[in-house]
Amino acid sequence: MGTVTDSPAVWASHLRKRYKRRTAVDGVSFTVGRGEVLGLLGPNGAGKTSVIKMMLGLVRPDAGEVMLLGRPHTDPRSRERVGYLPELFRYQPWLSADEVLRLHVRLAGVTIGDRDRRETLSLVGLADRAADRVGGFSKGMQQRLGLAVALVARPDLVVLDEPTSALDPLGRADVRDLLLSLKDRGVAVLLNSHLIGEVERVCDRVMILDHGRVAASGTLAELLGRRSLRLTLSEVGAEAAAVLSPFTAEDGVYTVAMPADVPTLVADLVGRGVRVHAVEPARMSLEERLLEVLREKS
Ligand SMILES: Nc1ncnc2c1ncn2[C@@H]1O[C@H](COP(=O)(O)OP(=O)(O)OP(=O)(O)O)[C@@H](O)[C@H]1O
Repeated sequence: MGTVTDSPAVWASHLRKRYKRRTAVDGVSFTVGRGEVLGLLGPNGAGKTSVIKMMLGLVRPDAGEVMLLGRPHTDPRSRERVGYLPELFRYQPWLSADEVLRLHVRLAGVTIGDRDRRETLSLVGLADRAADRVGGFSKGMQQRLGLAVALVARPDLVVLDEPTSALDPLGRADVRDLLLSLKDRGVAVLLNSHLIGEVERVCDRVMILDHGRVAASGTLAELLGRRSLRLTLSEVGAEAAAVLSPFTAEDGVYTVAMPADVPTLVADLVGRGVRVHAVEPARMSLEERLLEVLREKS
């Protein structure tokens, strides 16, 4: 039997939830390892937020089990080391940013000093707004404060439901860096985001939900397949085509499995009279894969 610290950050098994006659989540199982970033993708209404809420004990599952950081999620201690940024939230508009953090630190029952609170606000780009009332914050600033609330108690697991929906491009890039630094510190992250590029850049693994079920899941390499090489060529004779085999070609762009040695392949082609206009690595994007998975299922 493993100890609490070597168990995964999240272990969820066969979660199920119905709202009246509508099945929102239908047998979803997954794990998030320590220090791993799991991305949750799927169309509107797929059940992503429902999974998160059940996981955190905010909605009671009809069936299924969850362990958070080695403890059943029904045990209040399981949530002590969990930071959560909800999808829709509003803080007390009369409080300052620092007071909101203070309140959440008190609710979490942990001791976090003034310096740590200041550092957390500066981490999310709100250092100079600590004393300002939240009621006067823009949507993006509220979202940054939400992130600070999720991070202030130094959690081992962070659950972020659409953390960047209101952020400008610079803010999104900041959050990406923040997620990567959490990962470096061994913090596990569950990220629900419609921003596929963001998920592709920071996540170790991705779970795609559709109609309440897991439509696909795996590492990016597993989901996106092997990398390939795209060559824009002309004057490709039969001999050169044999060197490229097997390939797919469209309008002079040849796609082959990534060779062990790209310069040798290019030299070989040139030696056979081929004109090489461009050579670039290629892989299906996560967006293409997501659409493919959702179309297969519908
Ligand atoms: N409190 C509720 N009462 C009734 N139905 C609900 C409730 N919460 C969620 N649902 C339904 O459950 C399904 C899944 O909703 P959920 O919010 O989990 O989806 P989502 O994948 O997070 O969607 P989005 O990307 O739009 O945020 C939807 O059909 C939704 O209408």
